[in-house]
Formats: sequence, structure tokens, C-alpha cells
Amino acid sequence: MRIALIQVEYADDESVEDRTDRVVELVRAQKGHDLVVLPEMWSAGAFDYRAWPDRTQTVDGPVVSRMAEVAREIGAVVHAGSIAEAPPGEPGPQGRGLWNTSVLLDARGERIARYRKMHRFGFGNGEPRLMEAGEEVVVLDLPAPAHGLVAGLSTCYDLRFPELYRAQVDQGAQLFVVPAAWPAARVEAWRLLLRARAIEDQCFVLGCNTAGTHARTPMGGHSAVIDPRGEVLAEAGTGQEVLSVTIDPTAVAEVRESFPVLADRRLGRDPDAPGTV
Ligand SMILES: NC(=O)CCC(=O)C(=O)O
Repeated sequence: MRIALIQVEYADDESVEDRTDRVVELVRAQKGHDLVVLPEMWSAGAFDYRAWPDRTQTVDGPVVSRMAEVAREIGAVVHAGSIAEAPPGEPGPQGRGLWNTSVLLDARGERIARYRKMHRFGFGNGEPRLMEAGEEVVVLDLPAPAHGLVAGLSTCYDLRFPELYRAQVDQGAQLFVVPAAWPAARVEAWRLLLRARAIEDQCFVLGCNTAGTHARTPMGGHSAVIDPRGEVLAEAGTGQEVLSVTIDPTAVAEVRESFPVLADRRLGRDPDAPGTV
């Protein structure tokens, strides 16, 4: 399976429309890949809280529609990163009506999954103040041409909560897709946690981070593709970059059979759950 992670770099001086045009071109250039992944909140500006109200989208709004068109054009499954989702008529449990929502599109441009970020980053500010928390674990079989693996979706700060990834494994996940806007100040934690999630859950991990500085927050880059043993197959630097990697989907079953650590779980293990071996 050929995978491209696009570590998008952006600053405050670019409109959402211009950035969307630019990202469409970046995705278009990945023709020949089976799965293309974009970072968290690249259209709204992940740390640009004040701009969010003007940059909200729906899952069939302009940003996702452009991604759907280009997915269809290049015949790839596209993880469109996440948007600041404000669905009309859905106020949410806290009345904020805003979610950090990632969208997965198949090669016909159809929306096949929507994941709303569960763990909101900001310690009382930013996401916890402005957004609703997602409530649903999302795991699905990737469709052609990216077929062969079961994917679990999560977003950035979620990476600090291993129980989410264990829940995904219990639902059969073999690959974690993690779009992010993880700042440079804590990039070593990002690099370590990507590998930790891969090792403890024996899954591929696709961590697609952001580059550049927006809202005075320098982003950390270092997007990476990790295999189910925790080996780094590819890692980006700090600027805009595309990681192009071929992975072997059979590696998950191989690793889990040859080193069946998931079968030794003592807490919370459902013996009938798929994905343990
Ligand atoms: N966008 C985020 O969720 C940032 C997470 C982060 O900075 C951290 O966990 O550290």
C-alpha cells in the first residue's frame, strides 16, 4: 500500500481559499498513492482560535468537497485532515455546536468516515472552551485501493490517551491515522508517543503533523510512518514535506503472531474481540 503524508506548512497571512487551492495541488501531486493523509485543522488554523468562528465548515462544505473532487481525480483514499465543523441545527451537548472533525473519503470522493476529536486540547482554553468533545470511537476497513488494513481514527492530543487506541484495537484496528497540529515545544513527546502507540498496540501509525508558525505557535513537523514493531519507516523534518512510503499490510498479522503480546492482556480484554492475534 502506497501512502503519502502531506506535512502542510502555513502561516497566518493566507486565506482559507488560497490554502485550500494549494492543498488541492499537493494532494493532486500524490497520484499513484493509495492513501493520502493531511494534518489537523489545516484550513481553520489549529491554534488560531479567534479565527475559527469565521472558518467553520460542514462535512460537505467547500473544503471537504474540494478534497472529494481531488480524491476522485487521483483515485486515492484521502484523509482530509480535520475541519472546524459547525453543522447547522446541531448545538451539541454543551451548546457550542463546533467540533474538530476529521473526514475520510474514498477513491470515488464519497465520505466514508467522520471522527470528532474526543480529547480537546487547551486546558480550559481553546478547544475545551470553544468545542464539543467527540463521543464515538471510529474504526473501519479501508476501501480500495488502500484495502487490506482496518484503520482507527484519532486526532493530535488524543495520542496522549492510550485507552482510545486500545479501544480501537479491540474493534479490530491495525493502523492508526493521526492528523495533528503538534507544536515544536513538545515535538519529542509526539515522536515518542507515535512509537509507543505502535509498539503497545502492534499497529502501523501514520502521524501527519503541521509545519510553519501560526497564531504565534511554531509547529513541530516530524510527521512519521511507524511500523507495528515501532520502527520508524519514514520521518519528516520541520518544514513542508511529503512522506511517501510503501507499507506491507500483512506485517500486522505477522508481528502479532510472532510476538503475541496483545493476547497476554489481563485488564479489559474481551477474549472474543477481533484484532488481538
Ligand atoms: N492540537 C493539539 O491537539 C495539540 C496537542 C499538544 O500540543 C500536546 O498534546 O502537547
